[in-house]
Amino acid sequence: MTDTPDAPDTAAPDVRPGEKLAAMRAAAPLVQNITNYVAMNVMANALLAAGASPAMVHAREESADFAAIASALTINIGTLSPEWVASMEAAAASATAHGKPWVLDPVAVFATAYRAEVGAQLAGLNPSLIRGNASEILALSGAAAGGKGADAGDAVATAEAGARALSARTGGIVAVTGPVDYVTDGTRGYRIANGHPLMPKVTALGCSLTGICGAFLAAGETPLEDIAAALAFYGLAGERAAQGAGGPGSFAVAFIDELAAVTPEDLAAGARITPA
Ligand SMILES: Nc1ncnc2c1ncn2[C@@H]1O[C@H](COP(=O)(O)OP(=O)(O)OP(=O)(O)O)[C@@H](O)[C@H]1O
Ligand SMILES: Cc1ncsc1CCO
Ligand SMILES: [Mg+2]
Repeated sequence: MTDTPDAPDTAAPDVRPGEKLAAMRAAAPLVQNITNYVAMNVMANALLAAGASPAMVHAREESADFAAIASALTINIGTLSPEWVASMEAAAASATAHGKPWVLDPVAVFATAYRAEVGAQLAGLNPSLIRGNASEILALSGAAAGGKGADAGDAVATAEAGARALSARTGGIVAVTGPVDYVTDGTRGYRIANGHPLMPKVTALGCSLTGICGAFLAAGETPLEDIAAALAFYGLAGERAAQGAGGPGSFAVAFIDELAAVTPEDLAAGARITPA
């Protein structure tokens, strides 16, 4: 037996999500985010509440320099423009060159030819993790997708094979989020059954999760398990926030509170992670 926060007899004993949350908070990693205008504020607040240190830095003149000093980088294509794409590519190359993990969030990559082109280009730059909803991961893997703008229109289960193929192609981890999340390194995988239906009713909670994933990668040593832990942590905060929430507005406020309130012990007890 052990007195660490994680019971040894969970369905996925290797993940030890409570320990990973504690490690992330102890490191309080600096996470650089090149994200969309919608997400900037909520994502920064989510990272602060969880225990990380966010910086929204996107100018072409400094994005690569900042990636060299940050502990992780995240890139989100939600509100694209050509100047930002140059900045994203430079930052991703810098992160890779400096051995820093970086995460791609391919928002609505299925919606236009420009998004598809930029998404594929960025996916080719060795992201440590791609995190998207089912429609985004399906599209990036080369399959047909039924999303509506930033919202998913496909079930997570339909994107699992595409996620494994995409992971094999990029050499990184791929996570598909929705009612039950799925994460894979192309061979092994986990399903994470935490979360609440109010989460997709608040904008940019997926974008913010991408930042949390960056923070867990920065502090972790086993990327597949780091992301399984990050997904369980985020979903558990959503479950707890929904208790007593009157709707999406009060839920959003309570969710930020819960990202700060969930302890490693809470996560060890509440994570619903199974090998897949
Ligand atoms: N129906 C649902 N039930 C429970 N949890 C959900 C549900 N839908 C999404 N989630 C959770 O919401 C979080 C965000 O995932 P989601 O798939 O909605 O991201 P997204 O589509 O990229 O969001 P956005 O682009 O609007 O920021 C994840 O933690 C996921 O598990
Ligand atoms: C609503 C929206 N539009 C572009 S990015 C974004 C945030 C959710 O992805
Ligand atoms: Mg999204």
